[in-house]
Amino acid sequence: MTDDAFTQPVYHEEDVDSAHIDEKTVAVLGYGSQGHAHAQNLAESGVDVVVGLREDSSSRAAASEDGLRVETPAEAAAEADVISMLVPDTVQPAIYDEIEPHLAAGDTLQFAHGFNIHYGQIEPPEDVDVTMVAPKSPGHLVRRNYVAGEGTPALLAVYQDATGEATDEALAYAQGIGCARAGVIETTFREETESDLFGEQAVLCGGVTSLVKTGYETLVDNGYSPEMAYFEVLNELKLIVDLMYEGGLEEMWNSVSDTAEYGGLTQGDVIVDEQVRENMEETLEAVQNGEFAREWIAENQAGRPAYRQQRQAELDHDIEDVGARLRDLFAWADEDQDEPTEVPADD
Ligand SMILES: NC(=O)C1=CN([C@@H]2O[C@H](COP(=O)(O)OP(=O)(O)OC[C@H]3O[C@@H](n4cnc5c(N)ncnc54)[C@H](OP(=O)(O)O)[C@@H]3O)[C@@H](O)[C@H]2O)C=CC1
Ligand SMILES: CC[C@](O)(C(C)=O)C(=O)O
Ligand SMILES: [Mg+2]
Ligand SMILES: [Mg+2]
Repeated sequence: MTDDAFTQPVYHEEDVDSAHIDEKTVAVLGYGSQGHAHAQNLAESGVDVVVGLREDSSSRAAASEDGLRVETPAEAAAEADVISMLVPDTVQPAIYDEIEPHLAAGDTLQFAHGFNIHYGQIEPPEDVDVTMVAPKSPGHLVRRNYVAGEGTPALLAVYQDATGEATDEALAYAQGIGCARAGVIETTFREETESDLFGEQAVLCGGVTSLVKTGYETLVDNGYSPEMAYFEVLNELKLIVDLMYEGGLEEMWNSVSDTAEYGGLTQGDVIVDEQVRENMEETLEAVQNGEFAREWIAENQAGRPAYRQQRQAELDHDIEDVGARLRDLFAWADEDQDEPTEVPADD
């Protein structure tokens, strides 16, 4: 379990006793990106699964077609020992209100992200376990890896251990969705929540899209063709990230030309300079002090006006148009595509 190479405990299949979940019923609330993967993987691992969805849910048909039992969230929670909260973060407090009367002593409230616990939007009773198994991947890959016999790395955290068995049960859950095949790293709700929010804002989703758009605009504004700019700053990004994913920075630098390596090494810190580092510090601070959480909760209460406007601006960007046309034209666009996941629109 412990490995001197790591600062935190890392668990693998041999550390898991699946008896901690085998005889239990798991209610998976939500059947979107994570929900469909957890529900199907757990069911195929032999766990009794019931999916909890509202009566008029657009996800009901998919869950039933996948052979799963579907109830309302309250009904599913009433019969479950483990309730896995896999509806969007902003929806979870309302769904929690529906299921709270059905939480029995010794039940488990299980999350894939710590937002609502960490920022105090959900306050479970003291006699239930509160755990997290957070795959470090979009849900459709959690499913695809499981089907392929492979695993997806995940984080595990225990916020409340009423039964004394919370870690063992969370590990068995991680095994059930296939994550223990890859490795499960122990963390805390605070660390997962803050690092996840920072990562998606500063680098993975926010940082990278702005880097791509700014690179594209710089080329096009200086007279280069949109097609050239698209290939250079977006399409090829996948190939570069794949190399880093497989073998770290070293494999990427080994694979590109010496010219690219020298130019990249000398210009990288010019582009992502000290100002960017300061911006990142500010982004992290807003996550840590709850400012981002308060802003996002208020944005939802207001009906998401800024979210809608920003999302539309993103869809209207020229790179989307040229990208769609090029992907239609070239065969490579269909290769190695992830199985599409039916995820309801956010609005
Ligand atoms: N997306 C990802 O890959 C990752 C997500 N997570 C975490 O996992 C959790 C789930 O996220 P994710 O899988 O993205 O969620 P999704 O947005 O994919 O969830 C959609 C599901 O939630 C249901 N739902 C949406 N709105 C409502 C509502 N108002 N009332 C009832 N049900 C509703 C939908 O059903 P309906 O058809 O009824 O709308 C659908 O089944 C979050 O905590 C997230 O942070 C963690 C790691 C990665
Ligand atoms: C990177 C985005 C993510 O944190 C994820 C897929 O892990 C999310 O919240 O969807
Ligand atoms: Mg994440
Ligand atoms: Mg996230």
